[in-house]
Amino acid sequence: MQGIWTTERIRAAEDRLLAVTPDGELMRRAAFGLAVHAAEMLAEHTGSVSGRRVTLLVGSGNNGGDALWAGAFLRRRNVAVSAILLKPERAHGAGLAALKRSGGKVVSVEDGPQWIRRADLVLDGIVGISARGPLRADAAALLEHVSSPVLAVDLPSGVDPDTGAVDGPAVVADRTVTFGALKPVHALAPASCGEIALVDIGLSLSDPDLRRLDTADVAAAWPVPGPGDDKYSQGVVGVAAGSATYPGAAVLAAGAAALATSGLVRYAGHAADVVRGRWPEVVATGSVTDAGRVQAWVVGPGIGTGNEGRDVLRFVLGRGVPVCADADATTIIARSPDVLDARDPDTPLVLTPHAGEFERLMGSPPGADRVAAARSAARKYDAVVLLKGHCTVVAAPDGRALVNTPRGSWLATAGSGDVLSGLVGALLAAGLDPWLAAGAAAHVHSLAGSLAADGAPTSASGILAAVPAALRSLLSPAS
Ligand SMILES: NC(=O)C1=CN([C@@H]2O[C@H](COP(=O)(O)OP(=O)(O)OC[C@H]3O[C@@H](n4cnc5c(N)ncnc54)[C@H](O)[C@@H]3O)[C@@H](O)[C@H]2O)[C@@H](O)CC1
Ligand SMILES: [K+]
Repeated sequence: MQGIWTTERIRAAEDRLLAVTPDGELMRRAAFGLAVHAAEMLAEHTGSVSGRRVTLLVGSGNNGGDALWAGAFLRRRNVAVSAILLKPERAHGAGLAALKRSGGKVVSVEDGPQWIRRADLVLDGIVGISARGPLRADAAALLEHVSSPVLAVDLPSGVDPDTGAVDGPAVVADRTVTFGALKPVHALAPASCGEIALVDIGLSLSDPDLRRLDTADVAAAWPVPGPGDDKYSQGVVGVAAGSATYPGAAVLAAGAAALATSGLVRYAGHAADVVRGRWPEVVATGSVTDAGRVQAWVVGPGIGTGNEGRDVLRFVLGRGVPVCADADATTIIARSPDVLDARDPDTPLVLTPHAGEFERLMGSPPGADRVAAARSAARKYDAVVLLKGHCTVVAAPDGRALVNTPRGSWLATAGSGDVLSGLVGALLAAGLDPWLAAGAAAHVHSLAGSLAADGAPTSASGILAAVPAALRSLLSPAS
C-alpha cells in the first residue's frame, strides 16, 4: 500500500530531519532529483539536454528555492536557465545566489512571457506545501504563455496540497516531482499532477493519513480458489436490484458479482427472468424472502425508493451478513434512517454514494475535502463509505481512508455504479474486510474501465465485459 501524508505531518517530519542535517542539504537533495527529471523531460521532448532552454517560475518560499537550485544543477549540463522571480525581494537567497553563480539569468515578471514562450520546459516553483488558495493574478497571467511541457516542483501550484481541490487558476503539469512522501494532492488531483515521481530525501514517516492500493495489494486481497474450494466456500452473494421495467441494473450488478469471484450468485427481484436469460449461472428468484442463504447482500440499484424498496432493504439489513447498499438504497437510508434499525448489530455496511446521494445522506455536499467528507459519513453511519467521483475515496468508521486514482474518466457512464456494487458484494461474500473490499473493487472497476475504453468511450456493459481481463492482468500478470 502506498502511504500518503498530510502537509502538516510532512512538515513535522521535515523539521525532525532538518534538525539533524547540515544547512541546505535537504533542499539540494530535492533539487538534484528535480534537475535529473527536468533533464529527462528535455531529452524526451526535444531529443537533447545541452543547449535547451528552461524557464523557472519562482515564488517566495522554499518551493521556489528548489527550482532555483535545480536551475543551477541544470546549468552544469549546459542548459540555458532563466528564472522569473514573482517576488524578487523574497526569493530564496541561497538558491538565487547559486543560480546566478552558475550563469543562470534572472528576468523580470514583465519580461517573463517571452522567456516562457521560448522555453523547452517550464518549472513550476511558485508554491509548494505551504500554499493556500488558487494562484494569484501575476502567476496566473504568466501561465497563459506556457506552451512547453511543465514540471511541477513538489505539487502543481494553485491546487490545494491537502485536498487536491482546484478552485481558481492552477498549474496543469506533465510531471510532478515530489519529495520525501506523497501528499494528498498527488492521489486526489491526477489531472493536475500528470506523471508523479517521488524523490527520496530521507524523510521518516509511518502510519499514513491516507492510502492508495497498488496492484500487488489488490492481487493479494482478491479471492483465488484453492483445490479444496467449492462454490459455497468462495462466498455466496445475493443481489437485490433492478425491476421489471428497469432490469439493466440487475443484469449489470449480478453479472459483475458473477465475474468477480468463483462464488455463487443469487438474484432476488422482479428482473429474475432477464437476469437468468443473461446469466444462466445466477440462481434467480422473485423475492429476497425466498432467495436462500447468502454471505453478503448487494442491495439498491434500480429497486426504487418506495415501500417495496424499503422492505427489501430492511430485510437484507436484518440477515446478519455484510451489505453493500447502493443507489436507491442510499436514498432510502437518507430519507428514512429508521430502516437502519433493522440492521443487526455488527453487520458490516458499505455505502456507495455519488455526490448527490452523499448530500442526501449528510445534508450537505462533500465539499472540497472529500476525504474528510467520506470519513464523517463513515462515522455517522458506522459504515464503510465509498464516495464516488473522479477519484474514489473509501473511508471506514475507524478513520482508515484510501483513494483510488483513476486512469482517465471513462467510468462516468450510466450503469457503471451497478458494476461496482456487484464487485463489492462479491468481495464481501468472500469475507474481505469491508474497507479493503470496497477499495479493491474500486481498483478493479477503474482498471476494467480503462481496458474497456482504451482511449474511446465505453459503456457499463463494456466495463463489465472487461472485468475478467482486468482480473487476469492483476492475478496472472505474466500471461
Ligand atoms: N522544509 C524542507 O526541508 C524542504 C522543503 N522543500 C520545499 O519547500 C516547500 C515548502 O516551502 P515553504 O514552506 O517555504 O512554502 P512554499 O514554497 O510552499 O510557499 C509558501 C510561500 O508562498 C506564499 N503563498 C502561499 N499561497 C500562495 C498563493 N496561492 N499564491 C502565491 N503565493 C502564495 C506564502 O506567502 C509563502 O511565502 C516544499 O513544497 C518543497 O518544495 C524541499 O526543498 C525539501 C526540503
Ligand atoms: K509548485
